[in-house]
Amino acid sequence: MGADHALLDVQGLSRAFDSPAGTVRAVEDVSFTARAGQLVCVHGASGSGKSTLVNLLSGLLVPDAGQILVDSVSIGGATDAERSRLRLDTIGVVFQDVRLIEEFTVLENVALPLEAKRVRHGEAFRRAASALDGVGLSGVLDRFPGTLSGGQCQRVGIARALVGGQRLLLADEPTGALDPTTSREVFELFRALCGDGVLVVVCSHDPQALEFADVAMEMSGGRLRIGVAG
Ligand SMILES: Nc1ncnc2c1ncn2[C@@H]1O[C@H](COP(=O)(O)OP(=O)(O)OP(=O)(O)O)[C@@H](O)[C@H]1O
Repeated sequence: MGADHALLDVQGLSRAFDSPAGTVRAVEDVSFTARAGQLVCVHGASGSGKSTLVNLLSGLLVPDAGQILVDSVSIGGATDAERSRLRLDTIGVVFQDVRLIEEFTVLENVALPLEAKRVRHGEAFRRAASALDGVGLSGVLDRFPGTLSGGQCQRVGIARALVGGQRLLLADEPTGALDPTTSREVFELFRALCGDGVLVVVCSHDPQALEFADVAMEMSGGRLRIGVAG
């Protein structure tokens, strides 16, 4: 595959929900492609469909129509087990709420997805330490999540999302609980990850996200408008 090969290829993606007020078209006929090393920002008002888009792209939600190819593999055609495997190997996801296990150390939290892949204990810890080094947290491996700042917790979540060697990182409001300075540091980290060849797709209200994006997309009423950031 050439360098211009789309790591993410989304075509005609739609998902509606039934509600007492009628059908809500949360994501409607969304198409775009993105390459490894890009930072793509999807912004839009509350209720515009950003979280539904992330849930579709990560395979957590099944579309009504359309196709998602991640590195040429169709998520739509995958079984539940195959979609879980894709999240362990190819697609990392982070949310505003990091949900670390409080009883586990930082290192143990990040090693956990590798244990699910049956990677041997020592190797899982070695890779987890390397992932934590990659997000600037090599000094807190033995700490417990309750002793970390919000920004550090989000970094642990990012290390955990990428510890399996995932090349696509989906982030749903990753800085929603952080102050502007800490948010900026998270976006700087996303940029550094892009430099390592990760494709980062950030859905965010945060206007700072646009400063860091290669591609900016605006979501409104489930539809996507694509522009070039900068
Ligand atoms: N499970 C569901 N059942 C019914 N309606 C839903 C469901 N999930 C989302 N919706 C509706 O779909 C629309 C898009 O919601 P979504 O959460 O994707 O938007 P959002 O842009 O992420 O908003 P926010 O920034 O507030 O999280 C909204 O009208 C929402 O109420």
